[in-house]
Amino acid sequence: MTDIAPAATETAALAAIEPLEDTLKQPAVAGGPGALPPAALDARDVSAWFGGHQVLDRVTLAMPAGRVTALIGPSGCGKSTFLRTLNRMHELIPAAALAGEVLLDGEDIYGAGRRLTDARRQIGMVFQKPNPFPAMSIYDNVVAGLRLTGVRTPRRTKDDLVEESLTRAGLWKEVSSRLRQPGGALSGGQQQRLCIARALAVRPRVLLMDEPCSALDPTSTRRVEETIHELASEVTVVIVTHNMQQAARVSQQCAFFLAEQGAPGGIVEHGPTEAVFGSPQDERTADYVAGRFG
Ligand SMILES: Nc1ncnc2c1ncn2[C@@H]1O[C@H](COP(=O)(O)OP(=O)(O)OP(=O)(O)O)[C@@H](O)[C@H]1O
Repeated sequence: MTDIAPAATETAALAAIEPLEDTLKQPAVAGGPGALPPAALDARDVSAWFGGHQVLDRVTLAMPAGRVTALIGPSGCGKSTFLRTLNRMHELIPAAALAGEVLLDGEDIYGAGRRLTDARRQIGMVFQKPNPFPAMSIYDNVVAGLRLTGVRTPRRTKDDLVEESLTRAGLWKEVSSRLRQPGGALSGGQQQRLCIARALAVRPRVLLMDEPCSALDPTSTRRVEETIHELASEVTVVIVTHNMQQAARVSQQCAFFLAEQGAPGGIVEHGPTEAVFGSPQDERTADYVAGRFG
């Protein structure tokens, strides 16, 4: 992932967890009381620029509801940029521009009258480096959105939300007896699952993950991968990873990105993960998944 200004990342993280009040009023379905079912994301002809530098050229990709889609490809081919276009984070970067559409269950998140916060609420994001609020308690990290908006919420609702979110993130059993301890006191892998819980607390319909395990040891990586498995039927997941084995383990569908000779990035091949890894149609995909470049 190419770093963007920390302030922008933080603003986005906070924006993603802000509008909780409406979310809590939504009707109950799978994924906890108040959650809506996972949504399909459809990117259509998405192009992206940083100033005069075009980094994506007309990328089209359907990311089915309730499935895990992995984005793979060599460094600099635009995977993270593409991910950021999916919840309107790209536009936080100065001089960034975009063309194309991103449909969330058929509605363009960039459409006239669509609010940035709507997209962020429904499409959460987990970053490469775990970024809990380190001095804040585990409990308060999960309900950070409520605190930020100043919404007065009954204690019981908050307690339920914390338990539900930590359970879905696979962390509840490990932290249920120490919810008042600071988030920063957890291990790296636990911190990443805390960030997943924080993202889940606003009950998103899609969860974007940008190399969520790259800062973690193998055991923590396994645990986060299990969490992704457990979440998959409740929330649509789109994950950027450099780890081919991880892409094969966690995803049902896969897209291979490439930017050739200074050209903007695009998708060379996509489809069921088994097919992309087992019988790639394009030679460049075959070379990449076999580790011959990148
Ligand atoms: N904030 C930014 N400002 C200017 N250019 C950027 C910015 N972020 C990314 N880029 C450029 O956009 C291109 C795509 O970068 P991006 O981070 O999306 O690729 P990536 O495939 O995710 O790479 P990696 O696998 O290394 O994370 C690169 O040329 C990069 O230098």
